[in-house]
Amino acid sequence: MSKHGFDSNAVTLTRFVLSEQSKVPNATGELTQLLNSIQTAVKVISSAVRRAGITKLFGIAGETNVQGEEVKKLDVLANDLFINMLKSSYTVALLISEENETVIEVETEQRGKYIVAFDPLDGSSNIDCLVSIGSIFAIMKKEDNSIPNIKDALQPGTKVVASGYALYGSATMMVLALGNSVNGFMLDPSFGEFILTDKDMRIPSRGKIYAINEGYTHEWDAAVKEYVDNKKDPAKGKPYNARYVGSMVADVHRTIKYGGIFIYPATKSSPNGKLRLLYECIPMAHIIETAGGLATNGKIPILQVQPTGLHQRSPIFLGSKEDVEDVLAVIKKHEL
Ligand SMILES: O=P(O)(O)OC[C@H]1O[C@](O)(COP(=O)(O)O)[C@@H](O)[C@@H]1O
Ligand SMILES: [Mg+2]
Ligand SMILES: [Mg+2]
Repeated sequence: MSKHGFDSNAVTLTRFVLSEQSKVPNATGELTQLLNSIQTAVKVISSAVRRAGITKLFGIAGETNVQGEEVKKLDVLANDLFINMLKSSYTVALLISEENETVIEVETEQRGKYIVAFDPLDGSSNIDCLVSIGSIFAIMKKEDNSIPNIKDALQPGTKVVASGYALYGSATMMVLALGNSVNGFMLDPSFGEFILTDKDMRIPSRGKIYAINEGYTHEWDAAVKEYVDNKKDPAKGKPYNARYVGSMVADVHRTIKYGGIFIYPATKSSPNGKLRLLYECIPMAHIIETAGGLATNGKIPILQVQPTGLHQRSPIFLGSKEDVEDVLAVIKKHEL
């Protein structure tokens, strides 16, 4: 550690990705370049999130400030950054964003072999009260050299090459599932570098926390009701703690660190739940399973669901292996 507080031997995210690349014979470096472009987008988004309230003094986001300049809403800014950084990395053929109705095709001259699905800003309802928000992404490969089309975007989670999220919380952290491990990197605000702080993250096999929006209890099916009731009933064991941020990234990050379960179930008014398969459920399921947990839609693993639409929704139950197995057992019992 130098007297400036920076350890020049620290494993930065860039170094980590390069060392992973060196383990793959004949790797072209395309994935490294792609991940570097996401890293840059995340650094800029993080800085915009930290300054959003101040920028707002000069004009409400989404409107025009006193200088007559347009102040972009954070989710629009984050989306533009993801798209621009990814396109100019020369590594992607197709992009799927929560903010764009159709797939974004990359022009031939800039095209590469990867496909990225992303939620540029997750938990946007939490922006104005300064509660944690995030970004989520999953990376897949284009299987052939044909002109990219929607079929390339509709790949199941078993095809994911790498996935990750950025959490803009009390600190900014990037969590990356690559190969067989999940690693967490904290942004050092003094030097603008992501430093490996959470090596080989493993989710506890059981936790003591359940996370679900209980405002919709009246809309749940009998199995979800029974499972959540069990978690609160001292007669069924030590009751779990309830925690719910309302930003998937924050709820999933806590679940990985402390264990437990995160649920966004089907409800009467939303029979497929709320969360989006391609850029919320699949990347989070890939990260959770790589860290030793489970993610299911209540019937089959999320990673095995064949997507049929870009913005399709899915119910999700994810977290510690034993907690997810418990909820699956209750669901099964109700099906009999
Ligand atoms: O308010 P609800 O219905 O509990 O929904 C919360 C969920 O909605 C989301 O905010 C949706 O994400 P966006 O902000 O990207 O639309 C998730 O992050 C979160 O898990
Ligand atoms: Mg979201
Ligand atoms: Mg979003």
